[in-house]
Formats: sequence, C-alpha cells, structure tokens
Amino acid sequence: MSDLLAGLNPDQFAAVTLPSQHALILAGAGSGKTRVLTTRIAWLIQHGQANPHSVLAVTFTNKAAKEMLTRLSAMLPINTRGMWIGTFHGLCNRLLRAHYREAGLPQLFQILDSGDQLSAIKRLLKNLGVDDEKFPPRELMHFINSHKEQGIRAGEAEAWDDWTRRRVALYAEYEAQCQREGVVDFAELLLRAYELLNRNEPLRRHYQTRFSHILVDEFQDTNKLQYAWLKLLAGRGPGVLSADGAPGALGAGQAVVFAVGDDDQSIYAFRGAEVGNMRDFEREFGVLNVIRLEQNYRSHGNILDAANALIAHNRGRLGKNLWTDAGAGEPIRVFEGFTDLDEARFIVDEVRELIRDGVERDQIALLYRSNAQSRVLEHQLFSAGVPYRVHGGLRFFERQEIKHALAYLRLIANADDDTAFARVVNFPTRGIGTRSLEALQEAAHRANSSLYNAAASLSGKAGTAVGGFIRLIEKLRSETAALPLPEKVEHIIDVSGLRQHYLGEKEGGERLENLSELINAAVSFLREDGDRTAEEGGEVAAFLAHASLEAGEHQAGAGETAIQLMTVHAAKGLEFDAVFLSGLEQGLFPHENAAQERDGLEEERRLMYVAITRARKRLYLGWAQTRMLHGQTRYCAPSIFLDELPVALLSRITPVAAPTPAYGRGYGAGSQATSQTSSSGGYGQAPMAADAYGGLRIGQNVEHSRFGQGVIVAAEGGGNDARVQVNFGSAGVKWLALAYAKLTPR
Ligand SMILES: Nc1ncnc2c1ncn2[C@@H]1O[C@H](COP(=O)(O)OP(=O)(O)OP(=O)(O)O)[C@@H](O)[C@H]1O
Ligand SMILES: [Mg+2]
Repeated sequence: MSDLLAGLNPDQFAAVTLPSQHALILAGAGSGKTRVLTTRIAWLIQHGQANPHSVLAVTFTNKAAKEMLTRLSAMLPINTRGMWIGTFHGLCNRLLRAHYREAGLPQLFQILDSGDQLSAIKRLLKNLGVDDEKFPPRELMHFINSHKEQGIRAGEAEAWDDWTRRRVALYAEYEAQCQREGVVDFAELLLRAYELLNRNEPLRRHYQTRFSHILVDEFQDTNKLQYAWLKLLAGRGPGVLSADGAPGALGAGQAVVFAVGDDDQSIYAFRGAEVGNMRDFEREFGVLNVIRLEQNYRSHGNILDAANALIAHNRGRLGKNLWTDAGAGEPIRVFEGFTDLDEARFIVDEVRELIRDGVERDQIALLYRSNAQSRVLEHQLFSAGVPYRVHGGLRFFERQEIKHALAYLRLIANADDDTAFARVVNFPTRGIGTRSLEALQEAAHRANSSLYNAAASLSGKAGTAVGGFIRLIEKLRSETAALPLPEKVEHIIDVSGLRQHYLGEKEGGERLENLSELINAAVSFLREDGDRTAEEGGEVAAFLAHASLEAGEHQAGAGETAIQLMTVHAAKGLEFDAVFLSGLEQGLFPHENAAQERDGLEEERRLMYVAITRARKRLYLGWAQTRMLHGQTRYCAPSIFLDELPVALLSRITPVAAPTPAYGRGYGAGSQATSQTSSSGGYGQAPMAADAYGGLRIGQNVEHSRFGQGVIVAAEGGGNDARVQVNFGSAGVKWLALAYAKLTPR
C-alpha cells in the first residue's frame, strides 16, 4: 500500500494525502505536479475515499489522459475503462453524446475543427451576400469563439457600434446554421456542455452527486468557461450552496477540487485563458491549502538555471523557487546556421549522433514556435532516414484527402452536415459547377433546409448532377450500414471515387498512402478506444469525434519509435532527454504578433520557459540568419531570449555545415555573429556585424545610381573593407565596397 507513496518528497506526500479539502498546488515545471495528481487519484481510490467512477480528471492533451490511465492501471488493480479522465473537449463531448437530446443536438452531431469552422463561416457569409472584406472570416471566427469562451451567446452579446451589431447578427446566423446542420465547433462543445448542466437541474444533480473528486492539471490555462463548467460540476453553481454557505465547507453534492498549475507556464492567454482563475479558485472555494513544490526532478542544473534566469524577466509572477540536486550537467548548446537549412542539417546530424550514443529516439524532441518551421526539419530527417513523428501541425486528420474521406463518412452519418456536403459534392469532380451549387444553396436557404434535403427541389442539369451525388451517398449508406468501421472507411474510399481520383493524380502516391493509413487509424482506434464507442454514439460518431479532437496524435507509422516534432504549445507537460529548440529569432520567437499584444512578450517568455523546461539532460537552442517561411526569405536577428540566458551556462557551437550557396557568402564566421546585439530587431532588420555597415542591414532595400533598386543579401569584412552583396534584379547580383559605392537605403 505504501508503495504508492514511496519516493515522494514530503511536500508531494502531503499533497497526495491531503484530507478532503479543496487544494491548489502551485509549482514550477518538473516539480512533479502531474505525478502528484495521478498518485492522488490512485491514493483516493486505494483508501476508499473515491471509486474510479466518482473521479473526474482534466488533463491537457489526450496523450496525457492516456498516460494517466496507463499509470493508474499500473498502480492499482482496477479497471480504468470508463473513467472520466480526459481533456475539457473530450469530456464535454462525452457528456453531450450521452445527453444529446437534452442538449438539443442530433445523435450523430459532428465536431468542426477550426479549419471546418472557418469554411462554415465563409459559406455563411457567401450565402448571406456579406462582403468578406468588411467582415473577414477569420476575424469573425475569433469574435464568435471569444464570445463563446466567455459564455456569451449571440442573443446576449453587447454591441457598441454598427460594425459590432452586424457581427453579433452574423454570430446569430452562424449559431442557426450550425444548429440546422447538426455540427458543433470546439468552443461550442464547452458552452453546450456548460449550458446543459446549468439548465438541467436533475442532470446537474446527477453529475454533482456522481463526482466526488475533481482534479485539474495545467489549471493556469483554463479559460473562464472551463472554470465555470468545473464550478458547476463541483456543486458551486446555481442552486447548490455549501451546507452553511461558508467558503471551504463541503455540502452534499459537492466535489473536492484539486487543482495544479504553474502561472509561469500560462501560454493560452490568446485563447482567453485566465491566470486569474487561480486566484478566483482560491477565494471562491476557500482553499486552505496552497501547496508549493520546489524540487525539480526533471532537468539538470544548467537547464533549470537557464529557465529560472529567463523567467525572472517577467513581472507580476506569483513567485516560486525551483532547485534540483541532479548536478549541473552539460552546458546548453547554442548554435547558429547561415540558413534554416544549415540549422536543420546541424540538428539532424546531432540527432543521429545522440541515437548512436544510445539515446532512445522518442526521447529526442524537436520543438518550434510555429508549425510552418517543421517542413525543413522534416525534410532533413526524411533524407537522413531518421523516423520522426509530427504532433499537431500538418495533422494527419487535417490533410485534404483525409478530410475528403471523412466528409463522406460524416455525410452518411448525418445528411444535414452542409460543411461535409460542400466539401465533397464535387470531389472527385462530377460536373457539378459553381452555378449548380449556388442554385442549390439558394434553394436550401429559401427552404431553411440542409443542402442535402434541398437537392430534390433542383431541376434541370443542376438537378441531375446533384441527384447523382445524393444517390451515391444513399448507396454508400446502405452498402456500409452493416460493415465494421475500417471496412466502412475502405468501402467509402473505393466507391466515392477518391481512390481512383488520386491514382490518376501525378503526386497522388502519398495521398493514397494516407488514405490507407486512415483505414489503419480506424483499426487502431477500435483497438484502443473501442470500449468507449457505445458511450459516444457508436463507432462512426466516436471515430469522427476522435478525428476532430485528437488530430495529429495518431501519425502515420504509429508503433515505430520516432523523433518527436511539435510546437512548444503542444509540448506542454511532456519531457524528453534531449530537446532541440529551433528558430530562436526575433519575430519568430518571440513571435512578431506578440509585440502588438499587451503582455505579449511576457507570454512569449513563458512559452520559452515551457520549451526549456521540457529537457532533462540536453538542450540545444538554434537560430538561423536567414529562413524561408511562407515562401519568403526572412533575414533574422537572434532572439532576445538568447541574451536573457546567463552566458556561463551556454556553449556556443559553430555549425560544421558550410553556408548554403544559394544565399551567397554569409557574414562573419558562425560563433562571432551570435554576439551581435539583438535589441534592434524584428525581421528584415537583422543587424550586420556591428555598425560596420553604416546602419545597412541584410534584407534592406537600397538604391544604387547605376544599378537601380536592389536588396542586400550578404555582407562581409568591416571598416574600410566592408562589402555588401546586393541583388539588383535584372542588373544582376553584385558585391560592392561600401566605402565607394553610394547606396541609399529605401
Ligand atoms: N519524488 C520524485 N522522485 C523522483 N522523480 C520524480 C519525483 N517527482 C516527480 N518526479 C519525476 O519528475 C518528472 C517531472 O514530473 P511531472 O511531469 O509530474 O512534473 P510537472 O510539475 O507536472 O511538470 P510540468 O510543469 O512540466 O507539467 C517526471 O519524470 C516525474 O516522474
Ligand atoms: Mg505536468
């Protein structure tokens, strides 16, 4: 029995074995918060204070939830099946599936991921004839989601000017469209689940009585709505007061809430997360126990020191100390590439070396700020034959061919799903032109029906073409009705014409492989989550929800150990022996958007803190002087975060790779250049070595009296010998001595 608690330090021990009172664990990265939370669940069950059925735990990713279930089954001889452990979205999905009628949803309601949501909004604007320059779809999506995240429906939204009045009206139209189509977006999952419990007293009481313990990991990243949802479940919502009304006292139907978090790792403010929830929680729940854990068990000393030094630049922290007795370990390696390609080559060489030295592949992570950065890394890994897995980003379930196949599956399950309809009505092409579609959309709009149902009212050529599609869907529906999920998927891929279509496409090979992988994904879904399908509306609904919610967590080639690639956001809560952080450049990390937000730089710094603290033994920080992103070459200055790390902890490495010829000669050799000041810089402003260039910068547009306009692409030398290379377009690429050439900045 005491095995559970073996190895815990006294603070952790106290946290795990707390009496039944609300508690907040406020502690830094790697101090064992997640471990404490998992162990507490086991301890509660072992000590008869809770049964598996009465525990609800919210984790940050589906991966974390799975890990928690695995650990629990290892700690206790219990069946963890059916335990309510998952993400906010996952748990809300479960609740809504179980009570779809009460929630006002069709049984097989579909989940829109953010890509689907954007296309649904675009379709709405088009139907209503709204000018999408005045109401940019992305902006509208943000407007709608941020209202939902605050629990505000269109009917309750405030409008302070005409423009906003119009946006609120569009929000209402959007709500109606989703309702008609039987689809819910991510924010809606939460809001619906909240409203369901809030309005439906018997149901609320049922769940309040059922859950005696609620545990929340990564509490700092909950938004207002999630917190309100937790409060309802915990019996703090309307209609339930504690027995004597005093804070802290537990009444009947109330759950004990155990929240763990780290204000320094709050990285979702842009999505409405509120660190303030921690303070509210303390106050509203009368938390008596705020426990701090100060020993870090994850990282070697140098890594931890770097993280502590970095985060010390933020103001308004709740304040924590972290120490380790793991020893200093190795220095943090900082490397600089001439180009992103050099950087990637260096990383991959180093990765191969680590693997040769015996580091497990899945103990190596390549992290980056933005998904777009993964391409060059993937390419290098691929060429080197190193197996890798990308989490998030170019998500498997977001690939075009996968979405097409899933759209057929969705349409078969729910004919009213207009997003799915619009996606595949003419894919593969079956002669249904834009005109026919517009006619159909109008008919549906007039009849206030789905596209599918409006098809019958269409006459002429359009009617025949669309009629053929409807017959195809009906044929698919009846042919696949009795098939198990994987065969259903396979049948759809064949009969819809998707396979044939990609067979005929020049670059279709990879897409065909992905379609086969989708069948595999269905097989492994049933194997791993098959026990939950009944509870979640059957195989198809559960699989589609899984595809929307877990996008990216099931990569092609699952099973093989692989290098892990992901954004820093996605790496939260995880740990790896070796971490490579790529793209430490001004404008990329910290991201340029951060400059426009209040607290933007501090949020980026917290993100950097998260990145650093993922590493156990080795940490590499990289940047490149030039980077191709979104089809453009960007000229970069090193991130200010590099300057914020104590020099004594760093070891600068000169890349072994030669500069890539395409970018011409670089300036200065490797490590020297890292000492440039970076304070001036966003993109397009990378300072060249010190002031030798009279304030000119790589990437700068200049004018020359003879060659005309050009852009500086490289520089070398200094003082009187300073030279720059300028691309003058049709006049060619020239090296010019600055002492002689008259270049005017443009
Ligand atoms: N008392 C302990 N003895 C040995 N190892 C421990 C102890 N407590 C935690 N660990 C280990 O330290 C690592 C970090 O723990 P954990 O992931 O729970 O930290 P965390 O506080 O949740 O971190 P993060 O803030 O990054 O989510 C894990 O590998 C965990 O198993
Ligand atoms: Mg954790």
